[in-house]
Amino acid sequence: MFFELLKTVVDQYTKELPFVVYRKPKETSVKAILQEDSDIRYVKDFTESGFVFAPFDSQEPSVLMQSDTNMSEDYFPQFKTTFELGNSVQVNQSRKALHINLIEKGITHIKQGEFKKVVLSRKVETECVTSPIDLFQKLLDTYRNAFCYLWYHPKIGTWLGATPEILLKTENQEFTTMSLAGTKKYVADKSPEWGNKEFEEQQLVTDYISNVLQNSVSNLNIGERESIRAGNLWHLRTKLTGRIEKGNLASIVKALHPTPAVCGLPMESAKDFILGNENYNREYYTGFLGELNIKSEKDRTSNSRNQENKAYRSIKNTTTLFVNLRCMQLKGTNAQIYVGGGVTQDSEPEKEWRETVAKSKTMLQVFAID
Ligand SMILES: C=C(O[C@H]1C=CC=C(C(=O)O)[C@@H]1O)C(=O)O
Repeated sequence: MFFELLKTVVDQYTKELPFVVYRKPKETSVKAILQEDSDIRYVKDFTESGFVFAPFDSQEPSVLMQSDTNMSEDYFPQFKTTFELGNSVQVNQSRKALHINLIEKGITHIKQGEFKKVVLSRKVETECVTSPIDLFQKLLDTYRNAFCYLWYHPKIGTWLGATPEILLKTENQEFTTMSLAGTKKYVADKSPEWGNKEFEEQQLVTDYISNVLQNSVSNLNIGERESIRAGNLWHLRTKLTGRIEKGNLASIVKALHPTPAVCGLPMESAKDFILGNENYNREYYTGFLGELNIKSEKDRTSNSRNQENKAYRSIKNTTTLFVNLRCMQLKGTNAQIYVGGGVTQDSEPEKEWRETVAKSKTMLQVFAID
């Protein structure tokens, strides 16, 4: 039962042992991976199987949790009354000024030709007395279309999130990725009205992804651009699909992380600007996380003329990685929520600030529900 799964996770947390509990978008199955010791294991070459937790800075290693104990239970989300948070959250004026300054500096560097786009972010700190497990359950109830998770390692920390962005999904050789960028607030019964700034910042991501993949994948297909809802926000999204060569996963992940949806363009100069100017360490925010090389059996029926109809089994290998957005880190009773947004030459600093406020509500919302 789901309750048993949560109880096992609580016991693991009390014993200060590593675990991750998560649910994929639109699924009911909640999975938990529990590690028996508190060692930190790292991904070496992406041929391993387990759950990856990778930082923004790809020079730093990706943590791998492997399944000493695997659990999976169905959970049917409950409808919760959510409250419109409005502008009830107090604005810290000095933090606002710091972020606006950072955005202005980013725009200046763009105008000087150093880069075309940079994603700039900040931390929102707030008190939180709700237990991580309760917060996780609220994420499951509130964000059914998101990848919801609670991840813990005693030597690293406690992270929670509900992300709308797939970094890479593979089933054997078939893959899907997406370009997700551009943000508008969700208003009931209204379609989002996109401007050139959003179209441009999202197109940069689509072009970048198709460029970096072009020579290493086959059958690359770029889908139609669409508007998708993520909680109280709208985004622009384009799906890209194709085929990758066997054994090529590590190089595809390396090519995709970080995309200009979380870093910028050109990647290196935008990343240098972020590391040198954001004034805090993103750690795992805008990194990626999820299942790596999970093997399962797949039943197939052969309809070949010369054979009888017979079922046979084949092994399916899947990887499902998400970008770590709309997330927070818990440190005792302190919650640190991470939010950012894409800055281009057309950005208006005040609007960019408001966008980060709107994004912070994805996490703040779960503190506000019963
Ligand atoms: C960097 C974040 O969002 C990215 C994903 C979607 C839309 C974005 C934007 O409109 O700027 C960002 O690229 C974040 O949520 O912290």
